[in-house]
Amino acid sequence: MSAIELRNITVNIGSKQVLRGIDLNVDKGEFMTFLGPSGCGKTTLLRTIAGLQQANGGTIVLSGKEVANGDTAYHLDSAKRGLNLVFQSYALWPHMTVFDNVAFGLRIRRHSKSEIRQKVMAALHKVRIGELAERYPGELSGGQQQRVAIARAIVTEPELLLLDEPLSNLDARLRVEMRAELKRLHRELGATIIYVTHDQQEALTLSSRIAVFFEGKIVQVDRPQALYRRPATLTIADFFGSGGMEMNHVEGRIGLTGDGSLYLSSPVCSFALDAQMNTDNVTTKETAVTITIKPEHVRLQRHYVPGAIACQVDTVFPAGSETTVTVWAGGRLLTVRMLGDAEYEMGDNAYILLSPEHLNLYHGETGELLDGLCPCSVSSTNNDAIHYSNHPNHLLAEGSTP
Ligand SMILES: Nc1ncnc2c1ncn2[C@@H]1O[C@H](COP(=O)(O)OP(=O)(O)OP(=O)(O)O)[C@@H](O)[C@H]1O
Repeated sequence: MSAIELRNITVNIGSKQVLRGIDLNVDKGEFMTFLGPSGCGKTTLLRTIAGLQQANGGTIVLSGKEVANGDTAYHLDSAKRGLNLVFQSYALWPHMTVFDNVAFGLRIRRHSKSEIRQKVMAALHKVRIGELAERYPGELSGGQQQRVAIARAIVTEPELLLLDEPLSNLDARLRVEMRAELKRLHRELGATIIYVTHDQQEALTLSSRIAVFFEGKIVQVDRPQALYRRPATLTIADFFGSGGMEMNHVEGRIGLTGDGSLYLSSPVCSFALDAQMNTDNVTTKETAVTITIKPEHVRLQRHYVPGAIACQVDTVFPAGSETTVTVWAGGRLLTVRMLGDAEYEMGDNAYILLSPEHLNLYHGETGELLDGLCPCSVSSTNNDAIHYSNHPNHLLAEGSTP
């Protein structure tokens, strides 16, 4: 049974449709992250699951029980949904000690005094602040306050924990520390966690799966590595690349040679495509594509080897543990990232190697991943050719291309 089933959820706020038909299943015990740019509806969906926001359409089922139905205007009270929330602002009561802040939910549920003591101290130890029980929130650092907020959320042992950007008020060092803590907590608690963030690093580190949001819709749901390697659209790829410097784009065209074999040409290099395919439904029209490759998957080297592409170094950005280098290749500026120092200077002639398994091709008009093309090996016969073994016939099927 799924922990959460969302079917066609729509939410309007004022005249704006903030969520536009959300479908999602979250398995029991998953760490599911809602990731996307600011304003795309992540928090609204979290609040809708929590029961703090009413859905205008669709249904929410938690552990097999319907808790909201926008079509019949059914809405189960938030307190009866068996979940707890942690917000970005810690929302602690300043006049209560840490112990009392955490004990609050248990007192409302009328647990015995000894049970409350035992559960509160266990929760505080889980987030490693047992020694701070008698302090007031004003006497704690931001990181410690956030730990109190998490202890308060887990003390009632909810099946579902909803976390809305819980680390965004912490400094960089604390954030990394708290990420590790959250990962450990998730393992120990076994609860289902929904986590909202716009920080891709956080999402990739923590999640068992990530739901990517854009403009009120979920556009891809996948495991972190799969999402990172094969974003379903160019927009998602760019979001993961976080900015123009990060993700290399090269425009290209897929077409057919005179003998019916497929090729992909681009200003940087030409890719040969496997022609062992059924060409009956292939149009001879060319298809515009965008090739993406992440900077860490471009190798820069001094010497030519088969498959290498000549380039000239533009700028070197040393950053301690890694160095970013921009190079000109085929009239395009590409970004390369390498570990450690780079012994290059502006104007140096060099070569880049594009690791074929890390190239992704996107349809030039729709921006969708052409996932029938999985590059597999660099040709040894043609210096600039990369062969693809999978059959991309659906790419050029009649009617599917401009
Ligand atoms: N109470 C409200 N009144 C008016 N508009 C709202 C309200 N709450 C949310 N919105 C709008 O709904 C959209 C989605 O907001 P939401 O907070 O869900 O986005 P988000 O993805 O969580 O963004 P962020 O990462 O910035 O928190 C935004 O355009 C926002 O302006």
